[in-house]
Parts: sequence; structure tokens; C-alpha cells
Amino acid sequence: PGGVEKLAWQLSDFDIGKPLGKGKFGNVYLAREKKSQFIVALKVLFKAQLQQSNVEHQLRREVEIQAHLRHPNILRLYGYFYDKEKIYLILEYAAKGELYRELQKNGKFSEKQTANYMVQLARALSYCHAKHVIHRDIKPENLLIGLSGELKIADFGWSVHAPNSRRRTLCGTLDYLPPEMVEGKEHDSAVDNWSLGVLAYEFMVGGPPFEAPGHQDTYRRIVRVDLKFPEELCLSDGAQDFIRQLLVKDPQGRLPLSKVEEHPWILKNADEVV
Ligand SMILES: COc1ccc(C(=O)Nc2ccccc2)cc1NC(=O)CCSCc1cnc2[nH]ccc2c1
Repeated sequence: PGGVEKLAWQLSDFDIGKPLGKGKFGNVYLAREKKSQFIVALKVLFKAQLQQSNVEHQLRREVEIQAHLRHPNILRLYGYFYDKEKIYLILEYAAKGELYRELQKNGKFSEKQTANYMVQLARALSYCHAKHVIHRDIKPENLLIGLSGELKIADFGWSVHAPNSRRRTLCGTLDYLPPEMVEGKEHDSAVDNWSLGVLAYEFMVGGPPFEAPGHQDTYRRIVRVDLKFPEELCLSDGAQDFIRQLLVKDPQGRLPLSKVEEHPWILKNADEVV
């Protein structure tokens, strides 16, 4: 009967389409829920692999966190179901795909495009911080683009409740991590403010600010906040000031997310506040 909350989803409720991506724990497929014809992304995770990597608790926490997040710039997790060997995540489908492909294709974004993305990210992160969720992994690979070109923070493999000092296994790139995290210190939501600055730099310059040949070199550049703007790029003073206000060693000294939309460079370059 209509209106009765669906008890549990199952695979036969969906038509499976093309693969959207291959992840560490499983693959993602375009899918359509048969009754409603609603398009989703179905992420298939293998229980065995999750157990081997001992990340079931992380997935459980993430599903718990995601269930309460509803924001236009945060990719939705609509639900999940499982069978004997797999867990299926029913995710929002971002029709315009992965942001880093855009970045690779164009090399870099304009100051206007970047300012608009900064506003959207600041709103999504403010929303998360209000719910005491810090993302800690804001990088181009974790950003998707929705049908109307809006940004969606898409991967919550590392979101935790703030404050947190759990040492993050530095397997991924250090490029987006703030000094306090690379130094393994206690960190709070200000880590996301730092990442916003790294992203703004990467969007307008085409590569992350502290890129270096090796881990150690990147580490040193981050803890020294060794920030340089390529002369030939003629990045506007406003853009440089915006980035400098976020890439501050002292977490408390970083531009608060609530002040991002008031920054002169944002006011000048972002489209009217919707
Ligand atoms: C809210 O989102 C997520 C929530 C949880 C997880 C996850 O896997 N958690 C996990 C897994 C194992 C251990 C611990 C935690 C992943 C995502 N998000 C994505 O994976 C984004 C790309 S898949 C979707 C999607 C959409 N729209 C697209 N358009 C083009 C490609 C594409 C791809």
C-alpha cells in the first residue's frame, strides 16, 4: 500500500546500468529504482574486503553520520541494504560527474568559478560543523558536480565527530592536510578551513600549494606554510588574500567559514547569493 515506509531495499528493486567508478572496496554503478524510475548510484562493497581492512565500524559510523546530513552540496546517502557477501549503498547520482576531471580538462578554474565553488563548499562545511562533523578529506577526488553545476562533497570515508585526534594513517596524499594533522596533533573542525584554502589554490593555480617530490618535502612545506604564488599566473590580490587567510598555521587564526561569503574577493567574484 502506498505511504507505508519501505522495510528494506533489495537488489531486484533496481535496474543496474553502466559502471560509474571502481573503488577500493567495490564498484559503483548507475542504477534506476524500478517503481519510481528514480536514478541513483549504487555502490557495492564486499563484506570480506571490509572485514580484512577492518573498516566495518567506519562504514557503520559513516552511514550513521550520513543519515542525518541533508544539504544540496553534500552527496546524499539514501539508504543501504545487504546480502550474504555484499553491502549496497544507495547514493545520490551527480549527473555532471567528477570535479577533478573538469580540473584536469581545463587545467584550472577561473576566479569566478572558484569563488562560486568556495561559497558552496563553505556552506556545506558550515552545515557539517554545526552537526559536529568534520570531513578531513576535502580534495578534488572527493567532489562531484550535480545537474545544475553545483558542487557535492561526495566521499565521507574519513568524516568523524569533532574534536578528534585519531591518527590518520597517512596513506593518501598529504597535500590537503593542515600542519596539526601532519604533526599528528589534536585537531578540530578548523582542518576543513585549511583544506578550503588548499582547494582554492589548486582550483586557480592548477596544482596544490605544497606539492613536492617526496612525502618529507611536502611535510616540511606544510608545517612551514611555504606558500608561493607563481608570478606568471597574476592571481588577483583578492584571491591571494583569500587563500592566505585560510592557510594559517594556527587553526584558530583561519578565516571562519561564516566569514567566507563576506570576503571582498568572494563578494566581487561569486554570483549573487542565491
Ligand atoms: C555519501 O557518499 C558516500 C558515502 C559512503 C561512501 C563509502 O564508500 N564509505 C565507506 C566504504 C567503505 C568503508 C568505509 C566507508 C562513499 C560515498 N561516496 C562515494 O563513493 C562517491 C562516489 S560514488 C557515487 C557517485 C555519484 N555520482 C556520480 N557521478 C559520476 C560518478 C559518480 C559517483
